Amino acid sequence: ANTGSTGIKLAEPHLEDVLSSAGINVEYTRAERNTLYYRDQDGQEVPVLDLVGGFGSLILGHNDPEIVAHARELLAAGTPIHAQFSPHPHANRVAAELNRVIHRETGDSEPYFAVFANSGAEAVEAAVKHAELDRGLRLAALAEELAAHRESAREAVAAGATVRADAFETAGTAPEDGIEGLIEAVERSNDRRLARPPLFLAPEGAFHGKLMGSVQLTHNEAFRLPFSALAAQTRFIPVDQPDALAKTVREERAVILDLVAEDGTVSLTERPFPLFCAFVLEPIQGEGGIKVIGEEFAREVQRVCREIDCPVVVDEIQSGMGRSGAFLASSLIGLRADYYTLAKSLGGGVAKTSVALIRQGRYRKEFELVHSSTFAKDGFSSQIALKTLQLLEADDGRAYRLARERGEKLLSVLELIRADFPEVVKDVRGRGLMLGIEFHDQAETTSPEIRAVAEAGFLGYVISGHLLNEHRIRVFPTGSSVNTLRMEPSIHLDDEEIERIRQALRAVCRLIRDQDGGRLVHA
Ligand SMILES: Cc1ncc(COP(=O)(O)O)c(C/N=C/c2cc(O)cc(-c3ccccn3)n2)c1O
Repeated sequence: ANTGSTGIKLAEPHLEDVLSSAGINVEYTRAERNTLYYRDQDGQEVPVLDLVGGFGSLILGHNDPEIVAHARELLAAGTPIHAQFSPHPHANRVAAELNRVIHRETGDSEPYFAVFANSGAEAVEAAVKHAELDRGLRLAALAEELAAHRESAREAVAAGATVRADAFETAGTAPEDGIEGLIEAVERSNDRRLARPPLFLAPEGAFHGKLMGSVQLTHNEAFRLPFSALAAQTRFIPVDQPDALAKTVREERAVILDLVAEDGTVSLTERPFPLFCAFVLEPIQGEGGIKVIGEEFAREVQRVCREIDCPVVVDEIQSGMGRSGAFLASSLIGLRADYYTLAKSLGGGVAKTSVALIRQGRYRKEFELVHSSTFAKDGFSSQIALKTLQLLEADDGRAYRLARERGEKLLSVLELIRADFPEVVKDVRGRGLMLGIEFHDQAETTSPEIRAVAEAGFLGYVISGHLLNEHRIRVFPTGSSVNTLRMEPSIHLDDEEIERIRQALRAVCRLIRDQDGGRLVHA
């Protein structure tokens, strides 16, 4: 147990209490494929069907035998795990394999450079840090160009050019201040404009991690608002309103003043400057409640971001690595990325690694000299990632076909359950093995027990607790859509497991339909 000498629990004890209250605080002792095991009071192993799947980290299941065998070989061979500042052949091979797969799926051929990290949020941090470095360098180049224009205007006036009257007005100065006063006013105004902190763009429902920068890209207010003072802010775009993005961009439009001398006249024009650092989105939202981003929204994001020269970061940390039925879920909706982020299953369920992939046309080599992490691209995780990619790519992508076929089978079972219990199940959603079943809110139910947990936003966790304790199936609601149970099993999901899920969910739906709060809440 996690208690110190004082017997007090010291590792996030409150969370444990919350999990206990929902009856889901079970200590597991062994794991393989889609099964977690715990020991009952007689010490007997009890198998649990795990649909949480490490929140998407286990596309190959728990402790895949080939991954575990490879890990043993690496450790037995004394492979260098921490050999920083030396050529990292394995990380290069992972990057090369990721490029090969991405090029095959997207049809593009532009290289993506890899910046490795250790967790999903860290890969997002690396991606947005790089995007900000890139934005800063573009701003510096623009400022240099405008300074040259102001110098040309000064020379033009010295050579007799005239300044348009409205130039003084726009710059907030008077003609009697002359060209020098005008230049000074323009420089002051531009300094103010360039000092504006960057903005991010993301869809409503976004989840991109919980670190200082990434948490501001996460829509959930409980996770984000307490820390808003720490990082650049995001404008969250409704996904179901096609013109919402263009409207937000118009509202936040940022311009800079350009003093231009042309044909004996000096005039002041406005130039757009890159205020938006990046648009970050998941092709299938996980935390937001398993929401598949549509092709129309994806096209609008690409169109607007191209217009304002804002890079698109496609976060495939949960939806990637084959889970959607393709390596990249974004490739199924024609969403092209300037940056990709990958994590979770990249570590094969055994190692921790993540990566930000940056399109060559956006890549700034300076970033390599100012960003690093002790454990990033370590020799162990890189070789496990390579093995994971090889297993996913084997037999011409059999893993992706399995994800699609097994996912479609499970989704069809969920849809039949929704059809049989329309007053209990509100929606089923997802793609491949990233699925969600959303329950109607039961705040109006006649059962006092069910009404109480529903009003507390706890219905999802109570259903999870019931499924675990009555049916030995482990599943959790998504953080921001608390009535949506997320299912993310491995590609090894078999028909027997799907039948178990069907039986268990039907049993739960009957209890809810029959308002049997006693059995649902207290079992
Ligand atoms: C798209 C996307 N981008 C960045 C991240 C951040 O990755 P890390 O967690 O590795 O930092 C995630 C990681 N997802 C974490 C997650 C996803 C999820 O669906 C549930 C929970 C979670 C975790 C603990 C308790 C309850 N829920 N956590 C993600 O899904």
